[in-house]
Amino acid sequence: MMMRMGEMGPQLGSVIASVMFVCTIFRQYLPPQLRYYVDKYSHKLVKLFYPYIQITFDEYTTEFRKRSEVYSAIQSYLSTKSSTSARRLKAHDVKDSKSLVLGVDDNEEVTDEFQGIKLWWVLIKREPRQTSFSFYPQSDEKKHYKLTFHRRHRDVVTGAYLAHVIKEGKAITVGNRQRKLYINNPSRNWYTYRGKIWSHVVFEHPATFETLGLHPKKKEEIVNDLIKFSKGKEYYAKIGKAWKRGYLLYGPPGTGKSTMIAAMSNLMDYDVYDLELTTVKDNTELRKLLIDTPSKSIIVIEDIDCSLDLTGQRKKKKEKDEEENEENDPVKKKMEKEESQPSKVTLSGLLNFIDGIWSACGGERLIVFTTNYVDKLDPALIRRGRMDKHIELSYCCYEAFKVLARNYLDLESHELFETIERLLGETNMIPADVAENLMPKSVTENADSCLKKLIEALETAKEEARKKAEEEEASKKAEEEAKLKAEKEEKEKQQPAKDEVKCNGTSTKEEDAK
Ligand SMILES: Nc1ncnc2c1ncn2[C@@H]1O[C@H](COP(=O)(O)OP(=O)(O)OP(=O)(O)O)[C@@H](O)[C@H]1O
Ligand SMILES: [Mg+2]
Repeated sequence: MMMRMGEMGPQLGSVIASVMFVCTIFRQYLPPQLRYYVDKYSHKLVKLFYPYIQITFDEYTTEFRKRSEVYSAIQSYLSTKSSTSARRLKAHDVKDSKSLVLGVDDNEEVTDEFQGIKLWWVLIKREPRQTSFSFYPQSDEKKHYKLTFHRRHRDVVTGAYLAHVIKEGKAITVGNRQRKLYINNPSRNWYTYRGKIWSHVVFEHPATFETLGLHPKKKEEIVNDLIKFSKGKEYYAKIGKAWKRGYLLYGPPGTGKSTMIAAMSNLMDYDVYDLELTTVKDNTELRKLLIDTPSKSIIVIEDIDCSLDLTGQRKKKKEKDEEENEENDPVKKKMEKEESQPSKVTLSGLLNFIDGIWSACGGERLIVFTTNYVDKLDPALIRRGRMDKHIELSYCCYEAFKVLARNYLDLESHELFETIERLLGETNMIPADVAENLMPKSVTENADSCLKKLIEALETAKEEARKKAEEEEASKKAEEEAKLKAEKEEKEKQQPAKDEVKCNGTSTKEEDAK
């Protein structure tokens, strides 16, 4: 009997609620003295027959009418329960979610079990009483989840169970979440973007560590390092260090630095915050931007050598290109001019943030710097502890080529591999160029022709490198010869002068002798 009553818990509640409703109607016809006794005993009766507790969770918090995080977590948590137990489901697209979320339909009940305790969830929607015009339609509609359970489980439910629901729900939300690429807005546009200092787009870069053309040993080392970092919460807390890690990726253009950042984001499931330092006005703005980055994010500063020095060659080139394009547009020209105002971000400002207390807020952040010229960087920027790992991405080696051949042509081995191995040892080619040659350009192109194309390109590169070396050698020789010739001419010029001095000297001596 108890079992049956337990199972029909919330339904019993509706029956009792109806009885109470009838009592309330009758109550108003009773004299006041009697009303007191009716109230007292009806509550006792309800307590006796209805030993359940109900908790409600509103969709919007009363402060600032912000969507409640607890409500969202419950919604995600119940989406996994409801698809198996509820008969009426509702499909809806949750903000930032990559797939549709199945939820409980209004007033549909979902049962859950935790440590042998039975619980009932129901989503209750209250329609607005009167139709009113509003810019914010969701504010009129009130929704809440109602949780019902037996009162003897109060401690477990309010403690362990709710913590479990929120944790699970948040994990489901994170798993469903679409990753984003954030780009900082120049501060003069913050007003236009309604105070948003970062703009984002959905990040769907397909790069992974499997597809990255890199020596497998190096790849394994980096992947292990990243995984160790992601599991290092307790370790970092134990050693008293902020949970962050700095990577410096350096190497010539087209060697896969940006591709590796995308692979890192895909591996770790972190959002990418691409910080364009040249548009950051000063250190205060930099601080604002960094404080606004949450945990589980990768903060990227590309071409750090050019970012802190606005005379950097890339920036120069970009400006020149843009100037050519917008020559006749005065408005754009003005904006360009404003934009090209030198950033006042200083190296010390940047270092302060990397090392400073900010880095401990939220934790779990990767900071990645890239550069083509590692030697140009200030040693203060790349010292250990600041940039924990230095990764060199260089010309394509044979092992990296094998990864690319597997990706692009599904080839594990081929008779031409030997030739390619030899040529890669003899000449430098960036992975971007190797990849470009391996990519079939038409339906008629097969693996054989792609490999031959690569061999041809490698031979051309080798030939060009040889010619260049020869030319350099020749110009060096010519320079040396010219130098020698100039020295000789100088000597010859000085010779008659000396002779003259000598003659004069002799004549003087002669004169003296006389
Ligand atoms: N190691 C690599 N493995 C696979 N593809 C690569 C690799 N390196 C470069 N590529 C290919 O070349 C293109 C350019 O690479 P990427 O932008 O990562 O180079 P980068 O090192 O960031 O260059 P830059 O210094 O100019 O920013 C990418 O689209 C990618 O497909
Ligand atoms: Mg790049």
